[in-house]
Amino acid sequence: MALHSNTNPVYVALLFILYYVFITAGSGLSSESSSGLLAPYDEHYYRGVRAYFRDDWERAAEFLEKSISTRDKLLRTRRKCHDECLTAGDDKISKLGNYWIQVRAECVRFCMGQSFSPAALLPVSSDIEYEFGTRNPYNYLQVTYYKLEKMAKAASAAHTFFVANPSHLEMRNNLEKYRRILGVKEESFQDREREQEQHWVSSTEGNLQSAHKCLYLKKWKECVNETLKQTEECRAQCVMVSRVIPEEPDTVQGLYERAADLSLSLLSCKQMCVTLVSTRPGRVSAVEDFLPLQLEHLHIAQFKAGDLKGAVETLRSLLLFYPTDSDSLSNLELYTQTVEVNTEAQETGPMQEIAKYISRALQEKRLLYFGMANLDFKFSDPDLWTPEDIVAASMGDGYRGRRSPHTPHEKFEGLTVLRALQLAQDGLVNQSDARLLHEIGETVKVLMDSYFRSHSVLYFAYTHLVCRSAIPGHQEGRSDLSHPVHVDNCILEPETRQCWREAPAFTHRDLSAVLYLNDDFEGGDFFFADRDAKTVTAMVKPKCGRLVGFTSGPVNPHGVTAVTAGRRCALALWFTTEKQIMGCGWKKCSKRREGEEQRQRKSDRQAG
Ligand SMILES: O=C(O)CCC(=O)C(=O)O
Ligand SMILES: [Fe+2]
Repeated sequence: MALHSNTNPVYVALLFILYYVFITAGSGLSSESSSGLLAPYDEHYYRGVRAYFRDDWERAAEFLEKSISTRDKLLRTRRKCHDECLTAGDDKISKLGNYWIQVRAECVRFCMGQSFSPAALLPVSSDIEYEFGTRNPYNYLQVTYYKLEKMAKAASAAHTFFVANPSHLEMRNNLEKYRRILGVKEESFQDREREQEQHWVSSTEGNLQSAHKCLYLKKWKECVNETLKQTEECRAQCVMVSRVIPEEPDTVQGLYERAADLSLSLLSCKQMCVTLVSTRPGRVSAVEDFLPLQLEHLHIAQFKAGDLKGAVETLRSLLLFYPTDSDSLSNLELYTQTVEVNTEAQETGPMQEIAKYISRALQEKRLLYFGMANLDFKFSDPDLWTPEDIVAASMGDGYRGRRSPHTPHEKFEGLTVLRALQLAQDGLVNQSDARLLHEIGETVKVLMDSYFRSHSVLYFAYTHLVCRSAIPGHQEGRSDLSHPVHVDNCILEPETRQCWREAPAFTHRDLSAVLYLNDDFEGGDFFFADRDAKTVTAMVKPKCGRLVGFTSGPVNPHGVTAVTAGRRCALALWFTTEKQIMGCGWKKCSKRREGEEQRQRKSDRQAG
């Protein structure tokens, strides 16, 4: 309806008035029930429409709103009664065939009768159903509120109507007017029926978010859940709807016939729900294969995000619809195989053991904090880790054990988080383990940031998982260290007690952290030392979940004693406040930092 027209010839509405006059005259219905029970919502609607055509805007608004809220209450009460009566008639199932259905209907009717008048429990006409289905009450309401100069309410009603009638040009123009000419705020354009169409919203967003895997996954899950919820809601409404008025009231039906009638109408009502839920508001035809389509999207999203178990589950649901679909069947085979390969790798490979350590560390999160409170953090301010190590760790498969770069008596295995994520992408490492590694890193970063209160933003400089294993038969008379005393961001020269901030040291590192993942090995203690690299100042015994954090500079020389038996695994992390370090390689960045490093060297010499 146009905003300024005075004649609003809507034929449906006229029909209502005639019908209303007929009905109220014939049945003596009254909207004000003396018993406090709610009147039929269609009755409010007729009154509202009648007031509308009399230009009685106050009353039109009052009754139209009442019709909407009473219908809403009716739907909610039906749902509540449906739930309350779920077990009613159970005892009759085996004895009397379909009789239970009547018992249940009686229960619902009684429950509904507590809030609604008997007339309100009668089914409404298909015209009224159509009116509310197309959201026409909001069309009346927007004009009504406009006339009452309640522009925000008018805008909301207009928008609600427009959502279900997107090709309604007149309403599009009205909305423009509300926006531009009448200056109504954006928040006012609210869809008052949004709750009913959540699955549509999710479905559209699911499409839009395909670029972002996690969100993508979340949205399709939401979307499927919402569709199932809406279908259930719709079916719950069937209990009373199924109680049709007999076409031939004189027919005296037997118990079984009545039960059979009820059960058939209940079933056909429930079956209609699939179509109703797949029909976009305001559209006539349903989207074909609505739920199967969502399941299709969901299993692909789950597969891409590494949730193979979820993908298999979803695909099995999809196969319930099309059990012989060849694409789904071959996808299922692929997913199941991948799950098996992953499980095998998990059961036999070293990754599985490491994953075990990590999840223990995470489960025992308490210990992480406990470790912190227990002086495992040392304040103050080096890695003699050569660039080749980094390259080897990040270029290799991460788990090809080789000799330690520090000692011939130990085997060394390393994996960067980035590499783990890449391997997971290729299906060589369990996705959830790789993600866990990444998540732990994030947790440690938060802890470090809050503990050291860095004034500038902290970035990851490098993170890797390192396992050092004693090589059996090579341990006799060992006097070397698993990791010699070093400083993480400069080259320590114990003889002169100098620390050179120059290549190949990682001069950009500001904070260091080591998260221990196990303690079932011998040796391998972490220790802080003096700049002479001899005098030990503090010792830390690795323990699953214990975190040691310290500033990466020359005040914190440290090392690791020899691992003489077993395998010692830890996640080492370095953080930087230099943003530009992110995304540029060692060579590129070293040039950029040269000037600053020379200055730093000079000042270190002076300090030394
Ligand atoms: O594993 C440890 O305890 C320390 C390792 C370390 O200091 C390093 O990698 O720079
Ligand atoms: Fe170190």
